[in-house]
Amino acid sequence: MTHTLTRPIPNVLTIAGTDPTGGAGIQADLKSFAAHRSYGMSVVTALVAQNTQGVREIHLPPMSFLSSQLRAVSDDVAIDAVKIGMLGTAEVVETVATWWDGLDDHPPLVLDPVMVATSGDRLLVAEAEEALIGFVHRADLITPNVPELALLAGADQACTAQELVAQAEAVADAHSVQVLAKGGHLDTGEEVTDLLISPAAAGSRAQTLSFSSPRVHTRNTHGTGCSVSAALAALRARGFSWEAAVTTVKEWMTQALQGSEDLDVGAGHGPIQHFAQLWV
Ligand SMILES: Nc1ncnc2c1ncn2[C@@H]1O[C@H](COP(=O)(O)OP(=O)(O)O)[C@@H](O)[C@H]1O
Ligand SMILES: Cc1ncc(COP(=O)(O)OP(=O)(O)O)c(N)n1
Repeated sequence: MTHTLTRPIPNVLTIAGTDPTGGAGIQADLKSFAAHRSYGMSVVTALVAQNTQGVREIHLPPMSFLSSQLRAVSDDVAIDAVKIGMLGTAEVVETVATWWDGLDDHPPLVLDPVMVATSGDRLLVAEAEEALIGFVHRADLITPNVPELALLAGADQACTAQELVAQAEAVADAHSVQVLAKGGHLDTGEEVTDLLISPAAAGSRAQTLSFSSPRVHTRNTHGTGCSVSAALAALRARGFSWEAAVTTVKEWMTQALQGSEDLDVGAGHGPIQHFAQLWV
């Protein structure tokens, strides 16, 4: 469904977990929304005690309260796009799915299928993987990294761009969804390449679009995936095509990674500088 924006500043909602150090999850999403000229709103799926070094503890709200948060937003505000991040458990997936399915109007939905943090800690319990896979068809765009795509495709992790394309095509076709396969985890030298793949239409393969940017040599990659998916939702709400949105977001991410050196946050994988372009 195409969505016509009637407001000068779109209302964009993130449904995700938290990061008290501000680099990932909801906190990153809200910064990302603001950096892309949109009004950010947030529903918390999980309170996560984490920092730049790892995840310590996860606390889930009662599901009735999660539903109440979701309805509080959709009963009152016209939502122009939604980004979904950490869902955590099958119960959370089902609660969000029930709310989504009950909406009269479905705005563009970007799903970041968050499974494991940069630190290696799990953010989705293993028993919830099937539930998350069952949710995918609701999204317009999904943004898996290499390990997440492998899990969705039921395959080993891709080592080459060709393997990444094959897995992304299989997932796009299986769920009728656009796939942005992020290549940050692939060893592709001085460039990082993401691939945008559409589901095959009428038996023929739609074009695969490739987006390359210079690799930024930094440890500060905490929250890159969260921030990219949120930025894409904001730009889509503003009427960008997926291709234009990915082009814009890749350029922004390069500057946000470069700008991260100006921040001094934590001893592990630090956050990106969401506002690098605005503060120069
Ligand atoms: N070192 C880097 N330099 C430039 N861009 C990067 C770098 N690492 C990741 N990116 C970009 O950041 C986004 C997140 O990528 P990736 O690391 O693959 O996913 P995730 O953060 O979910 O693990 C992608 O758009 C990717 O191209
Ligand atoms: C609450 C929450 N959601 C998502 C993440 C994942 O962030 P990160 O570990 O930095 O990985 P990418 O965003 O780069 O994929 C998180 N840590 N916390």
